[in-house]
Amino acid sequence: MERHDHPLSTQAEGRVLGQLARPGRWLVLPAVVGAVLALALAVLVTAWTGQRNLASAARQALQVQNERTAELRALFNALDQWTGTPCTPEHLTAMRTLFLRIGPVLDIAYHQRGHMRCSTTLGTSIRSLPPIAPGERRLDAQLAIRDGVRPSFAPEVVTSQLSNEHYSVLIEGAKITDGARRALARSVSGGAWIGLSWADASGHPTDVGTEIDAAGVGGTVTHSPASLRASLCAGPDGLCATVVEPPAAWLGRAAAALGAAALAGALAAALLAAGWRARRFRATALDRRLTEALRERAFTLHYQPIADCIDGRVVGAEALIRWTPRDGKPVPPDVFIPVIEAMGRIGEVSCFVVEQVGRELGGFLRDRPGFSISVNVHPADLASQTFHACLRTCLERHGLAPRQLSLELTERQPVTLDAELDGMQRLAARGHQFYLDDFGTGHSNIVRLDAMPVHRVKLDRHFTASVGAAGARNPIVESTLEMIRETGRDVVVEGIETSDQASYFALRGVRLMQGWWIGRPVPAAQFMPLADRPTPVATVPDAATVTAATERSGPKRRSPGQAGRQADERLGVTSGAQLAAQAGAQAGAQTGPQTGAETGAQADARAADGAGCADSAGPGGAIAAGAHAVVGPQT
Ligand SMILES: Nc1nc2c(ncn2[C@@H]2O[C@H](COP(=O)(O)O[C@H]3[C@@H](O)[C@H](n4cnc5c(=O)[nH]c(N)nc54)O[C@@H]3COP(=O)(O)O)[C@@H](O)[C@H]2O)c(=O)[nH]1
Repeated sequence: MERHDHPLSTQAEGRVLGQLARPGRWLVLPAVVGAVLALALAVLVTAWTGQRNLASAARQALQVQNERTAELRALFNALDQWTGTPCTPEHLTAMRTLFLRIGPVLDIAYHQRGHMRCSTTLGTSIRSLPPIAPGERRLDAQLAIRDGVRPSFAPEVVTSQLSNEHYSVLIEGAKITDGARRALARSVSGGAWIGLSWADASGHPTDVGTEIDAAGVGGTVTHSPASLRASLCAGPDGLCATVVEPPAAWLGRAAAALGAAALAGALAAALLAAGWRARRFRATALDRRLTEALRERAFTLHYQPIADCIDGRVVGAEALIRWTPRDGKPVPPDVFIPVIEAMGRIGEVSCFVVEQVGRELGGFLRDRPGFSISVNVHPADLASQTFHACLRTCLERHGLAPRQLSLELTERQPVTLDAELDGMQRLAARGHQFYLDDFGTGHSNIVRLDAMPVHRVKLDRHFTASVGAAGARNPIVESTLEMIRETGRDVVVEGIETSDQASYFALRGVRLMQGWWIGRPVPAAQFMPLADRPTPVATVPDAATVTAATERSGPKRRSPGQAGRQADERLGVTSGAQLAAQAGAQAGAQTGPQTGAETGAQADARAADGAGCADSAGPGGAIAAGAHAVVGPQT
């Protein structure tokens, strides 16, 4: 494609601008997008942050608690260091020193043969605490824990007791974990609860019934299924931390997240709307410039050759519109055509193109009855009496046959309405031929194709771009070619940029090709002389390869060779053999009957350099005859 140095240079943008030209269409979009974004964001944020916060609080709780038990172990180790006589004033002093060092400890007692002998608070005047009962939870071989102990010196207080063989330590809180829990409560977000407990045999928390909330208040949590909950059991003592966020708490967070997301959504919507307004403004500006261009008929046409790459003759061309506004920067048709379509004025463009083809190439076409120019049309044109009249006028004014003005419909804009199909049938009945453009990119399928009077199918250039080296196979391309042929239509391959691509398709029985390798779109004055010159011909290898390729492509309604010959007949194109014969017969005389301005010398030259395909009626025929020289692309 020619390079257009213009900011509006993509087809997608063209389509967007086209849609923008339909007022109000996009106003709904920002609102819907904003709302959906807000909702999705709120749900995601709530669930994600909820689980994340709970897990992080549980992890923290475990860490604090494990540090606490490690401190208590260290206390027992220090107590076990005493080697003097137990319960002496020195021993009590040593015990009291340690007692004062550790915050949550309420008392340290010394036991002998299961009975308490002295303690830091009671001294040696002991009324014994119950001995360590079997079945108490053991942290390890040395340490055991009892929760819910009421010391004799303060029976109103419920404590936990940790003990080893000789010492017991009373710790504040009904459970050993209470202190840590209370310390941790602050780290849990409002409404959530944190519980610390020992793991059961299966490694799950034994209970989370008594909890401490964020305010440090104890209570019992009702674990509804709607609660968010995270449990973590880890550490040397088999401790578990469970954090629970009741529905009321996480719903509160969800509401907050929804608020934030609504704000973000509103912002996104505002940005989208602002973008829309800016684009709308540009679209309007483009609308205005196009309205002016339409009034002034400020468009031009370029013609891109369609050639028979087996025998190197131009058999037709596609008319392609061009627009260079006053600022001198060309705007590509795939940008401005969608806008014109959205403005509802594509009919004017189609009619302009038809008239312009007549004006520029009327005489040229009259002299070459087999030559055909294809014009891009919109489905709406098919049902338009104005367009029908426009075609009729052009043919009458310039003395052309309907088949010299072919009509290209793109697969991306399917013919859907009865009136359009009906118009298409009438135009076909009159003698116009239809190309289905961009095949393989849009809405057509083979069934739809069969229902339409389409004569030729143009294989989209994306397929062409996917083939390269002559020997390589592309099954998708091959099956698409096969499908088209099954319908009995001829194939024109678009976007041929290299001789390898041309050879690839020639090998698969394709004759008609279009693309830069054959010729770029050029104005009429440049196109006419080029149209009568030989084009590059595809190089094909030996007969065996061709035969194998043909066999691989399987049974068809018609053979590619037949298709090629029939295409020739319809196009009124003579074969290379005929040309050579004509050249001999009419040496020096002007024109063979179908190639108009081609001179005998040219035909001679072609015949001489083997342009071979003198008898190239298809892959099984002339291609098999041997390799052709490849002529470089036209410049
Ligand atoms: N309704 C109308 N649509 C029109 C008209 N004129 C053009 N168009 C459509 O605009 C699209 C872009 O066309 P354009 O920029 O002119 O590009 C054409 C060729 O230049 C390009 N091309 C041709 N050969 C090659 C190639 O080898 N490589 C390559 N990368 N590009 C190449 O392809 C375009 C023609 O394609 P197609 O139409 O699909 O046959 C395009 O969709 C036009 O249809 C108009 O008057 N009316």
